[in-house]
Amino acid sequence: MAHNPAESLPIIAITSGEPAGIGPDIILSALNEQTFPARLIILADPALLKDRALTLGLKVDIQTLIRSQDVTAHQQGSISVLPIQLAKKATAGSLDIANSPYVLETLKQAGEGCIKKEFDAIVTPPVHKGILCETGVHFSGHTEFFQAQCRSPHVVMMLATEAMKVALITTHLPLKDVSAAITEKNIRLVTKALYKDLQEKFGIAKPKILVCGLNPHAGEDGHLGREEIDVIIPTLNKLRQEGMNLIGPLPADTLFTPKYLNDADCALAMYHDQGLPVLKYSGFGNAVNITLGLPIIRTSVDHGTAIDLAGTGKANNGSLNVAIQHAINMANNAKSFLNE
Ligand SMILES: NC(=O)c1ccc[n+]([C@@H]2O[C@H](COP(=O)([O-])OP(=O)(O)OC[C@H]3O[C@@H](n4cnc5c(N)ncnc54)[C@H](O)[C@@H]3O)[C@@H](O)[C@H]2O)c1
Ligand SMILES: N[C@H](C(=O)O)[C@H](O)COP(=O)(O)O
Repeated sequence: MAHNPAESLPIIAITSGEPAGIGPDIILSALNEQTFPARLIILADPALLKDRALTLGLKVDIQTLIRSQDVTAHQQGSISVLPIQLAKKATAGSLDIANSPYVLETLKQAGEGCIKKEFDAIVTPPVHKGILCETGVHFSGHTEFFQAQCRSPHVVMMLATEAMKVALITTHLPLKDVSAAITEKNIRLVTKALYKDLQEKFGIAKPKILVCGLNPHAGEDGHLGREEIDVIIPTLNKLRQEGMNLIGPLPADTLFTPKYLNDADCALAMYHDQGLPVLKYSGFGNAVNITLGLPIIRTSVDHGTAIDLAGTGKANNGSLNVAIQHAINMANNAKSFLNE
C-alpha cells in the first residue's frame, strides 16, 4: 500500500464550545483561513456549523465523518465533523440550558478519544460555565473536567503568549476560599507539575519561575497577611532544596514588570485574577491556555463565549489559531519523544 503522509499528521479533536457563543464562529473562520498541518476533527452538530456558516456568509465544505479514523489532512476551507446532536437548534447569542448536555457530551467524547489514543490532542473553544452549572452539574472549567475524567491528582492552568507564561496555584475558586487553598501541598504539587512540564514539554532545562505573594506587598513582613511567612516561604525553601529555581514570593504588583519578567520562564500566581488579567492585557486574542499535568494534551483559547459577538462576524479567531498550532506542536513532540 502506498505511504500516505497524512497518516503521520496528528489527529486533533476540537469541541464546538457553547453553541450559542462564538465557538462555532471561530472554528469556521480559523479553518477557512488557513491549512493546519494536522487531521482536525470537530466534535459538533454539523447542522450548527452549517447554520452558523450561513449566518456568517462563510463558504465552508462541511463533511460528516462516520468514524474518526476516516479523517484526512486538513485543507483550508474544509471541516470534518464527528457528529453529536444538539438537543435544540441553537440561536447565536441566546443561551439555552437544553443544550448543556450536548456541550458536556462533546467534552466527554473528546477526553475519551484522547485517553483511548484515537486523538492526539484536544482543543476546546469556550463553554459557558454558568449555563452548564444550571443543569445541576458542578462545572467550574475544562481544566477541572479533564482532571476528573483523567483521574489526574493535580493539574496546572497555564496561559502563554510569545512573551509571557502565567500559571496558577488555584484555578476557578471563589476569592473567599483562596487563602485556605494556599497550602504546602497545593503549592508543592502545582510547582512540581509546572516545573516538570516546562522541562519536558517546553524544553527549558532549568526553568526560572517567579512566584507571587498572596497579600499586598507579599504580606509586608506579616503586617498585611501571614500566608507568605507561614506557608509560601517555607514551601518555596523546601522546593529550592530539591533543586528548583524559584524567585519569590515577590509582591505581585511589581512582579509583572520587565525587570523580573525579561529574565524568567514563567510567573506563578496564587489565584486566577492575580495572574490572568496581566497576561490578557499583554496578549488577549493571541494567547493559549494549556492544561499541564494531564496524561493527555489539551489546549484552549484565552477568551470566553462572547455571547454578544456570536453570529456577528466580529469574533477574532487568533487565539484559536494559536491553541490549535500549540496542540499540533505538542502532539508532534510527544510522538517524537515516544519514537526516540
Ligand atoms: N476556555 C473557556 O472555555 C473559557 C474561557 C474564559 C471564559 N469562559 C466563559 O465564558 C463566559 C463569558 O465570560 P466573560 O464574559 O467573562 O469573557 P469573554 O471572554 O466571553 O468576554 C469578555 C469580552 O471580550 C470580548 N471577546 C471575547 N472573546 C473575543 C474574541 N474572540 N474576539 C473579540 N472579542 C472577544 C467579549 O465580546 C467581551 O467584551 C463565562 O461563562 C466564562 O466562564 C470560558
Ligand atoms: N480561566 C480561563 C480563562 O480565564 O481564560 C477560563 O475560564 C477557561 O478555563 P478552562 O480552560 O478550565 O475552561
